[in-house]
Amino acid sequence: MSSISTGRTALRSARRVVVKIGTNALTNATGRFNRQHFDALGQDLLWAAQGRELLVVSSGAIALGVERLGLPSRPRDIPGKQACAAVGQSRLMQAYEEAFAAHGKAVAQVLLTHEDVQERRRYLNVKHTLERLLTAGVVPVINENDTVSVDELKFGDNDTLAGLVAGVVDADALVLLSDVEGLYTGDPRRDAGAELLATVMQVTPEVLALATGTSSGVGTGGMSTKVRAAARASDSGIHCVITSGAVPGRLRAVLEGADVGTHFEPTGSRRSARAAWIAHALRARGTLTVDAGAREAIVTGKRSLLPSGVRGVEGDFGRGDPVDLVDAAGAVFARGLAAYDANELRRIAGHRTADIEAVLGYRYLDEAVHRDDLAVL
Ligand SMILES: Nc1ncnc2c1ncn2[C@@H]1O[C@H](COP(=O)(O)OP(=O)(O)O)[C@@H](O)[C@H]1O
Ligand SMILES: N[C@@H](CCC(=O)OP(=O)(O)O)C(=O)O
Repeated sequence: MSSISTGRTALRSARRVVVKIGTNALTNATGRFNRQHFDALGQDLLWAAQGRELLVVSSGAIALGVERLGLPSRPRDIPGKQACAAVGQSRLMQAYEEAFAAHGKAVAQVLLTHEDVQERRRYLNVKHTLERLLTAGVVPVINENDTVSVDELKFGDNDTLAGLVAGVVDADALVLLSDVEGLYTGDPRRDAGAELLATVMQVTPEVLALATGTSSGVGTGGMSTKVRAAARASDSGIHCVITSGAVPGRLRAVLEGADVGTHFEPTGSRRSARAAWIAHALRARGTLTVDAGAREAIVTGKRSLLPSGVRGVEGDFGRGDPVDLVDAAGAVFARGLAAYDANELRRIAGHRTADIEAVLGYRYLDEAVHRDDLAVL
């Protein structure tokens, strides 16, 4: 963490930009759609779309549905939220359609669930559709497909979805617009003395601890999901800024390299599409604890994980399923696709490759996780 901004100028040359707009940036204190805010935001988005490829990840379907149905507050039950989202999503798209059509730009509705990106073929379909829309000069407006999303299929919040989209399209920048100026040392709604951080060099556990959930009543996830999304983006070499969508001109200022909001410096390098999919789209179904030598070989030597480096196996996963690799201290440092299922790995853990066949009676690969199937985090 530092208060000196070093890399903001790179934002000036960002050509492919994902902008996430939270419910809080679209609604007023009572959760009603704020037309004035939206119009101002629309101007910023139009400016951003000039000479850049713009993707918008927009929340607000539930809030607009609540308003349209005249409900006193946001339902707490899932079918209630889903019904509101179904009503509100078309109103949300109408607002974007009008804002962009006035300037001759087309928008496209893209609704996703987490399940849509778990399988590589479907992930590539999403990627190719988004690429084609961008080539055609269309602005994709993306939201979670709330009406079909139940827990296990869900992203759960649009910060996570926006982080994923930034990785899918290999964006140059991810801008998360909320109702706060950025990441503070504490929740500014609760702590009047909380201070804004201009720059985060690395998302450490201390930085994560500053961000808590939402206290707004309309948002989902709060600052904590934004900081996690920023961490993922910066890990993939993507600049990320969290700032206010309620203040006109902030998005523009970000893309002009001005010192607004909280800038997360990229910590990793740009990933291949396959590594990005493994790192960010997949949810691990198990954990492999590896020894220090294997960790070093994977992180520094870009090598595969051999069975001899596996010290422990947790979970019930099949062959080809995603697994997290953790070090002896339990820190996750890589994710990959297992070449053997959990039971097989338990049996060959600690054994030399040459012994796999003797232990199992057969052998698929020499590796527990092949390096082509590995993404270091
Ligand atoms: N450290 C922090 N810095 C800034 N905001 C924080 C922090 N911790 C929690 N928050 C809360 O996160 C909220 C933004 O998240 P959320 O309500 O989910 O908004 P959105 O609809 O924009 O996603 C802020 O209104 C603020 O109350
Ligand atoms: N998909 C939901 C929003 C979910 C969400 O993450 O909301 P927010 O925290 O306001 O960005 C909707 O359109 O209402």
